[in-house]
Amino acid sequence: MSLPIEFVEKYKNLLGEEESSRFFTAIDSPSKKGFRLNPLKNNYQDIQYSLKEPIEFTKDGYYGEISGRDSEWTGGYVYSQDPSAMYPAVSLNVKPGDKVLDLCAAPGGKSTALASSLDNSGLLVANEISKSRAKDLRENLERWGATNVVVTNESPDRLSKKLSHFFDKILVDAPCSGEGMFRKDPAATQYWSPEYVLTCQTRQKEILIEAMKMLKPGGEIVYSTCTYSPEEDEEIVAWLVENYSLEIEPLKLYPGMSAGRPDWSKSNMPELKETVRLWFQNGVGEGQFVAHLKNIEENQETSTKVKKRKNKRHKKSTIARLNKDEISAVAKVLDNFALPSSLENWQNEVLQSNGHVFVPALDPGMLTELHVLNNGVELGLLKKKRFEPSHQLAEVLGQKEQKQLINFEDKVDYERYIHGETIKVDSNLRGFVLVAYQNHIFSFGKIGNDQILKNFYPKGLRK
Ligand SMILES: C[S@@+](CC[C@H](N)C(=O)[O-])C[C@H]1O[C@@H](n2cnc3c(N)ncnc32)[C@H](O)[C@@H]1O
Repeated sequence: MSLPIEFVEKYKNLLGEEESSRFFTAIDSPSKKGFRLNPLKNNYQDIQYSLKEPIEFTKDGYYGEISGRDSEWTGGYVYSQDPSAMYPAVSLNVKPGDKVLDLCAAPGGKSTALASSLDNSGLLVANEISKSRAKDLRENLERWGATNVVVTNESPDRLSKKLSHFFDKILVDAPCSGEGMFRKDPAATQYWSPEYVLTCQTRQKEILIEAMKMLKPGGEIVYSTCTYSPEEDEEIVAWLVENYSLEIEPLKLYPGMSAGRPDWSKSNMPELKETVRLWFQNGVGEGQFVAHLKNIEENQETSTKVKKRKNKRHKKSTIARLNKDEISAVAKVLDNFALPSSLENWQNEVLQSNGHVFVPALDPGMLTELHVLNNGVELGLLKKKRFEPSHQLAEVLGQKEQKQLINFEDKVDYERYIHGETIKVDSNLRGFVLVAYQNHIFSFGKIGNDQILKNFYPKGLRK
């Protein structure tokens, strides 16, 4: 691979002759592929891919390659992810009930992992600044089928104005110079220059300043990049410790991981060795840097602005409760399916906005003026007195064993369905049904008396 000369010189200096030679050889060797399973789904290990090579530091990560055409993927059972990139979400140590923010979240590799750890309890706000990437993030999280996720398309500063000192745990998987991606994506070398590294550093600080405004006293933050440059890694962590009441929490070093390098930061802060580097040449996956920090401030003033604004804005919004008839129209469809326990009380929580019926993960009054792509679970659309369930609900219902289900036996039927075709079925079921292949639920469909399964797989997702 052709690498920028200044890059080669820099890493020869930092790593020394022998290690840099291993590093440059590894850049020219094949990438390692990995995927993660989704423990939220029913019988989630029932998949066609081999689970013989688990990734040691993860709960549900494996080496191997998956295909985006398979029902494992359309049904949200698997997510393709670089093995090294699995460590940041693991490092945040999320527990059910936590309020978690993934500030730079698209396409959602780490958000899906955080949602798995939350197990439908607590909250995940997955934010992405780019509009097109936020759309991918929403789709990936939709497939994952968690019930407690908010997806926003915002800049960190707009988000921090609304959600001041709100989160227990924050992941900042920052945009970076991407040196750790050179092997997988050689085109990334074209953007690299020493100046670009410093531009990234400035942006990382700007993002972290906003992240810190959203962290609760006692909260935890994981900062990660997919670059090796000390300016964006150890230097940034040293800057955080120098400017905030943060302490570095030691991360465990698993085989193939290396300690951070205090000597590569101007501060020479010894605790930097508790951060983690994953190098190409050490065999886990692509390049990654991870640091885990804890806010040791005890009594930070928490903002009350959110609460004050809540009621005022709520009145103006188009969000409303459902009347009795509307609730029964929704219940008529939902009663045919087994709901995950987090949705069992949907009737008490459900709201609608322009006919879109949803069970919010977070009070919509807290999110006014933000670009919200998803808040909790969209159950479906009320059309006069009829109710049409949403695609997201199908993915959520994949958490449970279902009876109102068409499970294709023939792969050809599955392929035709994700292409958008209707299918003739031999079934006594009528009305809305879930559609699966190899028991991986991936869509709704609707059967009429003619036994034709009408296609409800969203047009934008068809293949
Ligand atoms: C390393 S990627 C995130 C990968 C993601 N966490 C995952 O695991 O799938 C960094 C993200 O930060 C976003 N980004 C770029 N500039 C930003 C900024 N100024 N503030 C916040 N996010 C930014 C990029 O659009 C990109 O999606």
